[in-house]
Amino acid sequence: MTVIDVRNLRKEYGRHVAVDDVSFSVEAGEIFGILGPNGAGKTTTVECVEGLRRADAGTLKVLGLDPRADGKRLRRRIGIQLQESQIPERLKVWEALDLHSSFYDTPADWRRLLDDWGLAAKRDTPFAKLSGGQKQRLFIMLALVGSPELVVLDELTTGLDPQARRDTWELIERVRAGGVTVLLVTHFMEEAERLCDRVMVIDAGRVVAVDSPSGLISRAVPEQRVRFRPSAPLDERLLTGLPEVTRVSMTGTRVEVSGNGDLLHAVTSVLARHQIVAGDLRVDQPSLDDAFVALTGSRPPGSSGSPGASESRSAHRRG
Ligand SMILES: Nc1ncnc2c1ncn2[C@@H]1O[C@H](COP(=O)(O)OP(=O)(O)OP(=O)(O)O)[C@@H](O)[C@H]1O
Repeated sequence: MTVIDVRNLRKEYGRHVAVDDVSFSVEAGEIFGILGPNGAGKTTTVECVEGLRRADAGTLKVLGLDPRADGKRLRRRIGIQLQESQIPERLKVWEALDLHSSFYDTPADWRRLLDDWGLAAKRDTPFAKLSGGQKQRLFIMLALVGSPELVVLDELTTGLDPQARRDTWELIERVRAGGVTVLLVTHFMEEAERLCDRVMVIDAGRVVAVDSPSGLISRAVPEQRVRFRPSAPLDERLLTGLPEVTRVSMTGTRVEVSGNGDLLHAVTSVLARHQIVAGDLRVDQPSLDDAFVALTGSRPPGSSGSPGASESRSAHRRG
């Protein structure tokens, strides 16, 4: 079932075109990510989906409703993550949940949510006294308190330390496991790669690509590299003859093979056939960061800025 269907969405602020001809659809049960550089139009897009902003052109169907005409009805069926500034500092956790559940016809039992999300001990704590991770937990609970079919999370983990961010990913996976579709705006490539079934990359208001994280990577940065030290002299032609291989370079005892497809398997199979062991074997696989750079020409806003194929994702093996 299609939960979100957006066709040719356009939104202008004065003479500035923030979103230009954006089309995408999200299926029930998906975690769908929107990635893009600062100012790309991500928030504008999700606010049009939520019916909080009025699209200038295009057609939108969310849970079968038109957000422009049926915004109110729609917002009873979707969970929208609040921003920190929208919760009064002195409001206690239980008060925030109780207040928000009163907005819905068939709210979830917020006492159960408190138990389920491990915040029961903080029930009487004012919002301002919660840690960053506890606040994120509360934001998710507030988005879930109306028993929504779709949850929209816009940069939920921005400002969190890496551990709290990882903890929040588990919570988002739990939301989906509960049968809720998730629309996620994020700056973090690792987050998109770990959580999203599909990702839409937008740049300057336009869709650059929509695919699974691995599909984006292989489409945008198809080349991989395999490096090793062969246990015996190696005839370069054994490798250059493989269809997966695009380039081979040999420096001293070190061999570097570039290519695509199932490169590692192709290289190790040919070595095994010639009784050569690949010592110090290293595989550099491109990451979603690399794909983002290739697709948009800019570094992801949440990235650490390391250039080239991601070392952190390299597989290290000794043979
Ligand atoms: N209310 C507004 N009035 C005028 N311009 C706006 C308004 N809201 C957003 N914009 C502009 O529209 C463009 C898209 O903004 P939007 O917030 O949708 O981008 P974004 O991808 O969510 O950015 P970020 O990653 O920085 O949050 C930006 O150039 C922004 O400055």
